[in-house]
Amino acid sequence: MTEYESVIQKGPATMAEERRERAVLVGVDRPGLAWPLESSLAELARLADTAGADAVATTTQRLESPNPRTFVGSGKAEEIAELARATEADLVIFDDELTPSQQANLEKIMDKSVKVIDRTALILDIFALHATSKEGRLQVRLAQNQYLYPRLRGMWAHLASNRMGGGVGSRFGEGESQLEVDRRMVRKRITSIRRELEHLSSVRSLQRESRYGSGMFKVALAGYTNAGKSSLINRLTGSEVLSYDKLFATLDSTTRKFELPEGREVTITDTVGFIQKLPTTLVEAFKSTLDEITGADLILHVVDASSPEFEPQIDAVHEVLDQIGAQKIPTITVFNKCDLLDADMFAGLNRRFPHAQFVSARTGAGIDVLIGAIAQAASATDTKLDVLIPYQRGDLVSLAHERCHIVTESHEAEGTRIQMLAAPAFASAFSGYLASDDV
Ligand SMILES: Nc1nc2c(ncn2[C@@H]2O[C@H](COP(=O)(O)OP(=O)(O)OP(=O)(O)O)[C@@H](O)[C@H]2O)c(=O)[nH]1
Ligand SMILES: [Mg+2]
Repeated sequence: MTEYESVIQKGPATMAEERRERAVLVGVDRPGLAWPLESSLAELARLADTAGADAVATTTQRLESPNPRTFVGSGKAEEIAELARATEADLVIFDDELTPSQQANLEKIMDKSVKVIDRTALILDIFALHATSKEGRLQVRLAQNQYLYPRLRGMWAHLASNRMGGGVGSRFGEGESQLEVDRRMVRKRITSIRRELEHLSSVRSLQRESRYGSGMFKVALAGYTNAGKSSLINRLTGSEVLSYDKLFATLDSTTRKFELPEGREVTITDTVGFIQKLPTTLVEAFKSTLDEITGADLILHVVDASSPEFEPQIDAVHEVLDQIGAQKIPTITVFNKCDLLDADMFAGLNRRFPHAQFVSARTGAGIDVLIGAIAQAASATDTKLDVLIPYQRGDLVSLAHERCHIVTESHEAEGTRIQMLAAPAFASAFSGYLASDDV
């Protein structure tokens, strides 16, 4: 196995299991940045921490546009190499995505023991660490291989110069042909992972249909990583989805049934969080997980109200929702962690976002009102029905109880008389038993 082969096989995930690494963070301040540089770097430090590296130094540069060779200016690159040496860093992490050649050029400038990675590689690393399901792991491997593919050449040049002290000899030629072989191999691997994922996703959508029946109202949680999506689904449904104070704690989606107070059941799905500068390879690779959001009838956009960056976070989430084609799905903005706000902040938010919900998954505050809002959304397209269901059609009575909102119910000689509100998908099931058209 070649050196980078082993990186693919083991996944960079081994990072956190071994000793913690030391990282120098690099940020570039450019005109018109949507996100304050300092908080973006603070987030990068949290990402590094989650992946198993401590930020030992941070350095920034103001640039009109990135340098095509080394991203930062060449003098700055030398300075970073010096900083990494002085702080005994193992890696340098750039807050923006580097092109393969920028990454390779930077690695040449750094000492040999220092790795250069970017935000995307770091996020891929965390995903690799946290993926548990077969589908999740395949999705991560797909994104890793797509990320790796254009970088193979840089890695070969790097390996060749390492082994031969920079000299170009016959073995470099071998490396070149080896590069072709490996490119083909990675391409083949990408194709086979894709095929496997397509299979899994079709199996999953079939299961979804048969488990819950089509037409059931589907709620999906979406939001910035660490906003409290998993905590909220736990609070709503009494389940125990893993939630903890790390970024991207959840990668696999979890669907739970949830009974509204009126008796109607809906499904609610927790899924992977978003982040600013979310790598497009990840969005593509996680398509089937994200389908849980695009297939929903209602999105609860969970926002960490206590984050100083909640506004750019909201924008970042909207961007991803647009990217995956979910922008038209009815959405309720849910400000979570309201227990951490003081009275003034709370009042200010309420004024600015009059249509939002304000909750605390931790204390339970506001949850009942939120449930009311979900119920209202679920019944928005309901039609009123008055039916008389013969006693031998117990299945229809169950359907009415589980999927519709019962207004009145009585037992008559010929059957069960129910007045109810039913979603269009279910109304047709009762068409043969209408007692009257008007309730
Ligand atoms: N104070 C407070 N903390 C909360 C609240 N809800 C969640 N948290 C904390 O916020 C952190 C993240 O919560 P999660 O539920 O894991 O967040 P998530 O959105 O599922 O995060 P990812 O799965 O990583 O995207 C955890 O430490 C929770 O305990 C809340 O209402 N109040
Ligand atoms: Mg979660």
